[in-house]
Amino acid sequence: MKEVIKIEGGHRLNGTVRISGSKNSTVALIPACVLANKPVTIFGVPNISDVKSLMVLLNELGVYVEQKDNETLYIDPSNMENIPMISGAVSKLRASYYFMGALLGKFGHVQIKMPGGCYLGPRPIDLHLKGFEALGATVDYENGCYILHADELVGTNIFLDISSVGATINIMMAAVYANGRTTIENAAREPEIIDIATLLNKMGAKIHGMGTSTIVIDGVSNLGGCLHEIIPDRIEAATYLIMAAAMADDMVIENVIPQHLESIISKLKEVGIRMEVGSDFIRVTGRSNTLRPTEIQTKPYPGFATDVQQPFTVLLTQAEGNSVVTETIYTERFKHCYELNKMGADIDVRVPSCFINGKTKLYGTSVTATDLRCGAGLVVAALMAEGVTEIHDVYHIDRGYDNLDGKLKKLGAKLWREKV
Ligand SMILES: CC(=O)N[C@H]1[C@@H](OP(=O)(O)OP(=O)(O)OC[C@H]2O[C@@H](n3ccc(=O)[nH]c3=O)[C@H](O)[C@@H]2O)O[C@H](CO)[C@@H](O)[C@@H]1O
Ligand SMILES: C=C(OP(=O)(O)O)C(=O)O
Repeated sequence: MKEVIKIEGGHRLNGTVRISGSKNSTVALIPACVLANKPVTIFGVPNISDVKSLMVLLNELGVYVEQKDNETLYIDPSNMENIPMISGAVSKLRASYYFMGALLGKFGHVQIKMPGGCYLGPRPIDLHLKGFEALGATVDYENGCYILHADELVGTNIFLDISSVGATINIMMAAVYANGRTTIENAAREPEIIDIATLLNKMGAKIHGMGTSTIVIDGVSNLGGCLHEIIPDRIEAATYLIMAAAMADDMVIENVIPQHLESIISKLKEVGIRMEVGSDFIRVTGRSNTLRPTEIQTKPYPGFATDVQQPFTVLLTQAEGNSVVTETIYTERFKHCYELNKMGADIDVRVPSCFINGKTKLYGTSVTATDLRCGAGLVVAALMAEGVTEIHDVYHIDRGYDNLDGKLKKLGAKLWREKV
């Protein structure tokens, strides 16, 4: 049975919220663990459905997984089997594609279905596949499955046409056991990439340059176990910052790395949000009387993250004047705008931009989370709206927000779930 979230808008938010471990790190760290030949323990694992789907996939591969406590996963891949990954769990999330790099790196062979994840327009994986081919793998596609094979992977120079997060991580994972040196040029620089490379290095890999656009991987012959703490989720943190900007008098967002949020903090200040940035927390203390409109262009890190675009658009419906948001990563990532217009917003979508005519009052109605961050944006809108908003397809939101309901209730929001 499906669930809806119902939110009664208008309640002020105050207090402290603790940010969980990064979804986009976790979903790559878990597949990366299978490269080890000994147990790995990861701390700060968020309680989200993407992690549950990955645990199903690990079990199917014969990897021993134990949930030590709410946030700790013990993963022992010592006795795993390289079976075809064709179950339904593969298509529940985007990140199942990280098993391509991990299994190709470890066994020289992988058979896997197409990944799932949010539909944000076409999301090709050509750069991942070109990278695997450059390392010496053959790529075939049969009956809806990719079949990658290599008798030997050999280090080489790979230039990514686009600095893709997924391709950078996947190629890094395939290359850790390759013979010789692999260099990835125009690599993505997202903090999650540093997190994955850090885990791999703790396991015994030799990776340098992560966090820059040139990553160098010197192949090794064995990877052991390790302990690893996941970085805080900068997208979850940004979502709560936007909620605070919308509805808080005094709210503290703790367990954050403020450097990861610079583009967001700077935009929030520009539109008039008052905040104090600490070493591992950000405190929002209200806003100027009038919220200012702005222009945003999404960009790869350290630019303004596409994953924050949708919730930020919602805030801009409350700015006095016209804002323009341009998507340079996923040009079709605007489905939230049509849902927001049902709530009273005035947004004109002309791909690759949306034009937000503010300020408009928002009213509770029935809307649909068409994807994860659309869902997050609708939650922000519902918190501000007059009356009750009913958000459908909340499974998208549950892919990426740990204990959203509990965290919001603690801050003073009024929300509940109902079966439909
Ligand atoms: C699980 C995860 O970490 N997901 C994140 C990851 O997705 P993901 O890793 O899928 O995103 P990429 O960085 O790969 O995509 C960036 C751009 O490159 C294009 N592209 C990508 C690969 C490829 O082979 N060919 C190609 O053309 C994509 O269509 C997109 O336009 O980074 C995105 C961009 O920050 C985020 O929105 C997602 O939340
Ligand atoms: C697009 C996202 O996730 P995924 O790549 O897992 O679909 C996201 O986290 O906003």
